[in-house]
Amino acid sequence: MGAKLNGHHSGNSGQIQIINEEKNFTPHLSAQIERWGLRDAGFSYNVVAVFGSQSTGKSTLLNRLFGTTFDVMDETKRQQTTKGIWMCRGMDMSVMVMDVEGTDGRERGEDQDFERKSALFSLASSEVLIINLWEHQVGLYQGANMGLLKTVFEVNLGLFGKKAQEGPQSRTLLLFVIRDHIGVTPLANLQATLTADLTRIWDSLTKPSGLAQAQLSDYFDLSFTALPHKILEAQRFENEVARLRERFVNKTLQDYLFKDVYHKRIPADGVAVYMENIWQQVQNNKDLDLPTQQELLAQFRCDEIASAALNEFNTQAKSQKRPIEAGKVVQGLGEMMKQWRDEALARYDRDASRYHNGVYTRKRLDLLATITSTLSPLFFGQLKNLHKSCLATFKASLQSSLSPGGKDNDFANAIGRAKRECEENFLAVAQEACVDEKEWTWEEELLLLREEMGAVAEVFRKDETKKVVNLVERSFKQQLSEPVELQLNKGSRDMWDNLLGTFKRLLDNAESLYLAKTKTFNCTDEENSGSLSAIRRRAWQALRSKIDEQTTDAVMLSKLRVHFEERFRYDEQGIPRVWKPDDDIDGAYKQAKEQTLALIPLYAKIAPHDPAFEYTLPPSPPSSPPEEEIDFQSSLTIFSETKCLDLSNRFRRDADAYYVEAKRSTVSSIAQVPYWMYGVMVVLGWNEAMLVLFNPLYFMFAITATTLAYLITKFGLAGPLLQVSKTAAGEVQRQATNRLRAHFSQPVLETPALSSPSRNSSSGQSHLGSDSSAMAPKLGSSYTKINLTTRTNSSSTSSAYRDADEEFEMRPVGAF
Ligand SMILES: Nc1nc2c(ncn2[C@@H]2O[C@H](COP(=O)(O)OP(=O)(O)OP(=O)(O)O)[C@@H](O)[C@H]2O)c(=O)[nH]1
Repeated sequence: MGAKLNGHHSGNSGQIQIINEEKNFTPHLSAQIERWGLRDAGFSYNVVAVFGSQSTGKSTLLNRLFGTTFDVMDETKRQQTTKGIWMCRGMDMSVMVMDVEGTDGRERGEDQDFERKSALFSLASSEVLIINLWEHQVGLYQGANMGLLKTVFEVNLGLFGKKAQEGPQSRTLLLFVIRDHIGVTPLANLQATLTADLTRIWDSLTKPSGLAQAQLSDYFDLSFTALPHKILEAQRFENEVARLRERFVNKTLQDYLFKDVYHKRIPADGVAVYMENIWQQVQNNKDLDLPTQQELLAQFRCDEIASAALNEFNTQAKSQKRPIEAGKVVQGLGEMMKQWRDEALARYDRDASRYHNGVYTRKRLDLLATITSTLSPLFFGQLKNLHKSCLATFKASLQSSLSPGGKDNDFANAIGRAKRECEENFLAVAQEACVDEKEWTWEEELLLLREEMGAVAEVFRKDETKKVVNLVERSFKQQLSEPVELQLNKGSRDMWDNLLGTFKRLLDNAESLYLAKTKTFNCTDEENSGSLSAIRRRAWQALRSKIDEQTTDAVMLSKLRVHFEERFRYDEQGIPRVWKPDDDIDGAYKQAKEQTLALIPLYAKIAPHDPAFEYTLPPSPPSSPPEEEIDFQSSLTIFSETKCLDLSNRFRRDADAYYVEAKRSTVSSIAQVPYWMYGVMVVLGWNEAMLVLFNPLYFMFAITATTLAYLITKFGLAGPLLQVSKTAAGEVQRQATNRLRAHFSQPVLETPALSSPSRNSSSGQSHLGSDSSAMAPKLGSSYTKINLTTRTNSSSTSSAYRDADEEFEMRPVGAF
């Protein structure tokens, strides 16, 4: 006997006590089957059990037939060997062999309970039931286990009754092995006796309703064989055993014993659970409903198999869960999901398909549903991430296409291409990931994506439209600037006609430019009319602000002054006037002033003389924001009446200053040398002039001085010479001052000189000085007046100063 495991014994050569003396089922059968290498055998295995009285050589027979290692009774002790039920794998055979405790064993006395239960258990799980009996037991009710057989038949009706009606699947082979057959009574006679006994027992059974006509042969096949005496006819015994063994092994034999029809259709990996369940039912004296048991087993095993398949599947699916939750688009997700799903199903199919078909199919559907529900978040997560990534790509693509130097500046083309690329990408990835086409759908996500792309395109279109409007506005402003300045500087009567004419022309150009640039934008009429209205409004505002810029107080006064000056200070030929005492300054002043003042009402309002040039800003469409509305009528007024009055007053003051200046210039032109003075000069200077003319020395001197003066003037040396002489004089004066200081600061040791150093008087010297005379009245433009004063000292004691003022008026550059 081998090791004991949880009250169960494990044999030396792989035998296991599946039910012990305490009638408990072993928990190690499953592991043992795995060790035997039969777990994955599917249906390719057989189960055989032996029944018979105690010590009738059952173990000996099994060991010889199947190469098992069941313990055999020691001849000297004659003691029961097999307790409970043992199981062993046949050597080199996929057979599970059960050695059942002998019936009518003296150890158990009259306890028939175990016999009944073990018979039930063996019948429920074995294909072939070997009934082992001595030849001399044939014909004896107890000795041939006929009592036990009656029990077997009874329980069989309960177990397989219904099934037998459906078909031959649950048949069991009863193999009678008659031991120590001497040969006096031929096997055929023994067989007939046994068959008659069995039929009698069967007939005596109280059958359940509906099975009254059931025959023994409906449930059992009977087979008989006899073995010679093991000791007396040892060789023949061995030969017959070998022949019997052959019937268990060789499938080609006519009388092959493990026919498929006897198989209980329990997959090998479920045998342990099945047997345990059967035993529990038997133990608890519950009705043993084998079909239910098989279904329960199928449920249990299918669940186990599905759970194992699901575990592996979950591990695989988990690997992609995190990246998808992190917002990534997993490339080849569909392929991976398919592979995980198919592997899990294949694994389930491989192990579970042998079980009850209904259960297997139902559980497969459950498994598939679980797999799908696990994959579903991955798929929908992938779709969401794909949606986001496609939208981002769409935006980026549009941005790069529409940027300066981008692939496509044509808006419609850019949008069309970006949309197409985006949808193609979405479809490719979504279809790849859609493993379950019945349950999953990506169409809704695509619709959402399309909607969002539309919204993005709309934003881009609006931006682009705004850009075009701004571009048109800029171009309009540039073109408008110069004509406005020109017309407003002119101040002519048809100033507004010309200005509005130009404005309308430029506005028409701007509108055409806008329409041309937005041709491919697919803007609605409403949008276009909104944009055009904005362009008109902005154009008007641009005109108005340009006019404002050109009519500020300072600019306006300047314009008025220029206008006035042109009429007052210049004559009809444009030559500056030099006022003479007899000129009609007052008349000219009045006329120029009135003409200039008449300009103010002209500038005060945008009002063309020709009504054809009138312009009215069309009303904005209702969609335009109300805050952008402008009051067109009031925008036509440039100056209010108060403003006009103010400008008039300010201009009048300036004009008055001009008038005063004109008057003053008349006075200064009067202040000149009287003509009689020239006569006096000629009379008084006659002698000196003659002296110079008739003295060769003086004459030469005069010619030399004149030539020098000419050269100095010609080459512009007057300035430098004056500067040199000034510096030299300054140096001489400084030296002299220093000497004098040095002289007077020392103690006087010598007699002071009688004569003081002669001093150069300023007589005979001439110096030039410049002075700035009073400036002309500041009138916005400055005038410089330079007075060149020459002072001459004559040799006479009386000095006369003659001032001659020459005025040079310079007109500043760009004053007008
Ligand atoms: N006469 C005879 N004796 C046999 C034969 N086969 C076995 N024996 C002997 O019968 C005795 C019992 O053999 P086992 O094989 O232990 O019998 P068993 O039915 O398994 O006994 P339990 O397990 O105790 O019920 C042994 O001493 C065997 O040598 C046979 O064919 N003829």
